[in-house]
Amino acid sequence: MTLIVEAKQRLGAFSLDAAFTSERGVTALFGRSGSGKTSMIRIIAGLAHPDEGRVVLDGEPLTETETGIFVPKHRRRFGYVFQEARLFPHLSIRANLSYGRWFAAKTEHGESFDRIVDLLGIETLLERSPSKLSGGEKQRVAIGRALLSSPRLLLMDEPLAALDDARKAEILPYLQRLRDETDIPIVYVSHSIAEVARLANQVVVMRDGKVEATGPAIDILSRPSAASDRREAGALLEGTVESFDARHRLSTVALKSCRLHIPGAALAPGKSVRIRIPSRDVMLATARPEGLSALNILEARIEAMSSTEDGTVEIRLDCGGDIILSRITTLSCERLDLRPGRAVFAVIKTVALEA
Ligand SMILES: Nc1ncnc2c1ncn2[C@@H]1O[C@H](COP(=O)(O)OP(=O)(O)OP(=O)(O)O)[C@@H](O)[C@H]1O
Repeated sequence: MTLIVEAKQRLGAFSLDAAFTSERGVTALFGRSGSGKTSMIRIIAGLAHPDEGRVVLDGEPLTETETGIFVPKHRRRFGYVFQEARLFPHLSIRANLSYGRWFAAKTEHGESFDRIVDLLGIETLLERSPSKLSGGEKQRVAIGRALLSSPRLLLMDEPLAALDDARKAEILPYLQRLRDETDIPIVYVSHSIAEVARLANQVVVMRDGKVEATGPAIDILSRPSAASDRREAGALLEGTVESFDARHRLSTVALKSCRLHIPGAALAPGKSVRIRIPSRDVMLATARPEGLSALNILEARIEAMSSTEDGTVEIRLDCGGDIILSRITTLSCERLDLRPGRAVFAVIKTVALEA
């Protein structure tokens, strides 16, 4: 699958001038409110005409201003999931799901009803009416309905934004299964770095209507500039589960050259995982600290430092090939005499497992 999007559009005082190419899996359009994500999705969906540009899926132009090609929305065969589930209130969940299938081209061999119901864990909901479902359950049904229309591409615009944290956490594993167990490419709009870190293969960072950066999620999200809110900045790393200590409920994950101990759920050895380490949760020491409760203390070398206007310093640390970020105050930085090239110990307070 290759999706090419190039779009210029003037919307009142706002001007969109953005382009990206996506190859597979989940491509996240990420950026703060008003950066132009929804405007891009509307152009991809065929809900809006760009002033100039094109949308090409697997070589087929769907929008091409130069030649005047514009395939209408209902003929693009895309699935849509929005913030609100928009289910038909008078139909059962089963009927809501079948409605999606009814729209699929009859000749198309789509995913089977049972497989999608199983994938999204909605079998017990089938005979209920939408009013009896939680927000998270409704959203799972909306995703199921979109999948049953045999889409060539799934467009998801902030599908979790209306849910509380518990409901978000409930849905994220299903979205991961969707990414890993179906071949349907997904364009996913979000302003949440945690969501993007968990789901995206590729990230397109938007700012003021333009693409600020694009590339693999691991590279893009580990840049201090990726987070619009500095409190969210951190490193995203990929590793493999080495072992699980059942007595202490601790998994050991091997990165390029270091190991991290992560508390929580049992993880199968050999499994690939993503890990996020927020930079505000990484402290630095010039000598190996002792008598500390932190489980993860890594030897590191300072690679780069940049001061921020709020009196803190973002420090990029090389831990034997694994890059971790730390944010400390300018005062601590001066007291410890930190500078690029210096060897330090990184004390990691929290490690969030993203997959
Ligand atoms: N039809 C329109 N006319 C004028 N301005 C518009 C129109 N549509 C969008 N805009 C403006 O374009 C900008 C980008 O909007 P857009 O919805 O694409 O951003 P977004 O990144 O999706 O934001 P959010 O995360 O808040 O949904 C905003 O400043 C918005 O006010």
